[in-house]
Amino acid sequence: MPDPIVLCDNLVKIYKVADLEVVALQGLDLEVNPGEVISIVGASGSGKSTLLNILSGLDTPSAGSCIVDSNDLTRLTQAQRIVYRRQIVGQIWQQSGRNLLPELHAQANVELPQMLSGVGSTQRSKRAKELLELVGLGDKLHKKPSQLSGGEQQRTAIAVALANEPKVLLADEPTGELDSVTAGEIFALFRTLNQQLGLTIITVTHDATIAAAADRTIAIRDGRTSTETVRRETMLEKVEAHMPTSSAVIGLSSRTHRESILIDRAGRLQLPKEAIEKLPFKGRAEVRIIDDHVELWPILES
Ligand SMILES: Nc1ncnc2c1ncn2[C@@H]1O[C@H](COP(=O)(O)OP(=O)(O)OP(=O)(O)O)[C@@H](O)[C@H]1O
Repeated sequence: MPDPIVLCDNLVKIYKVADLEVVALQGLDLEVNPGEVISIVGASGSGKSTLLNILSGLDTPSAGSCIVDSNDLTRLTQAQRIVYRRQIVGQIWQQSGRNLLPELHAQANVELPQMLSGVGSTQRSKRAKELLELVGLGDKLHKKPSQLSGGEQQRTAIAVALANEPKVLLADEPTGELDSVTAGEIFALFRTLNQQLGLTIITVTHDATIAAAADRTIAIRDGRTSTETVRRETMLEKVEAHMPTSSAVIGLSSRTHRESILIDRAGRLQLPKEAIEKLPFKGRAEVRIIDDHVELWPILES
């Protein structure tokens, strides 16, 4: 297995609002390998955006560790954080207004992050044109965001996010404002970029179709990783090789679609809601360790 490009261990994020503390992440573990396409799902308020904001370097963890491409996000200085945000990660948001400057045309939008990184004008113009070609907008270089459709704006946003050749693309609901056909096209573009550039992609989504198109879907519940669904043969083989120590199989619907729950480094696990609803007991359970697996049993009254 390659070294993970993202490794979060027992990640905690607490927001302080006046006298209140909001625990947005409470001991989240996450491991992403280079070149994976990951979707993150979960109910509103479960901590998805908080996780993405930490991975993007916008926010800092309150406790735990989070390492992205050898950058320890708990220890970056302000100057290192700026370089990290410019060069290691690219980010796109649901609202195109947050991705693009309205007064600049598409090419200028893609040139801007390169300019901030000190890339010379000839090189940045060449790269901007290449990127816009790659995302299918080679004929819209001089259109301003208001002259582009929603899907074209998100394509431009992807080109902007890739301007400084990041290792990881982070997308928060990138298709949330698009119709389902356009959303599918954007995800197909993610897949092309993943294959052509070897880009690692982590996207938060509420769209089940988009989530299911990723190699792996990670569900977050109450600020912790709860279940993951792995698709694709090659990914499954890697996960299976890793499985005895990292996860327990709870369901197998087909060879290329396996759902597992995650056991964190402290040994905690979250059972999926459906499993809890089906359990004939609540609160306490007996744990039986049997050769290569663990069983949960009701505690019988003697
Ligand atoms: N800047 C902040 N200040 C205070 N609380 C915050 C802040 N950002 C997030 N939270 C709280 O942290 C928790 C997790 O929020 P987060 O936005 O990460 O959830 P989410 O899963 O992305 O939700 P949604 O799907 O609705 O976007 C919520 O209770 C939210 O209110």
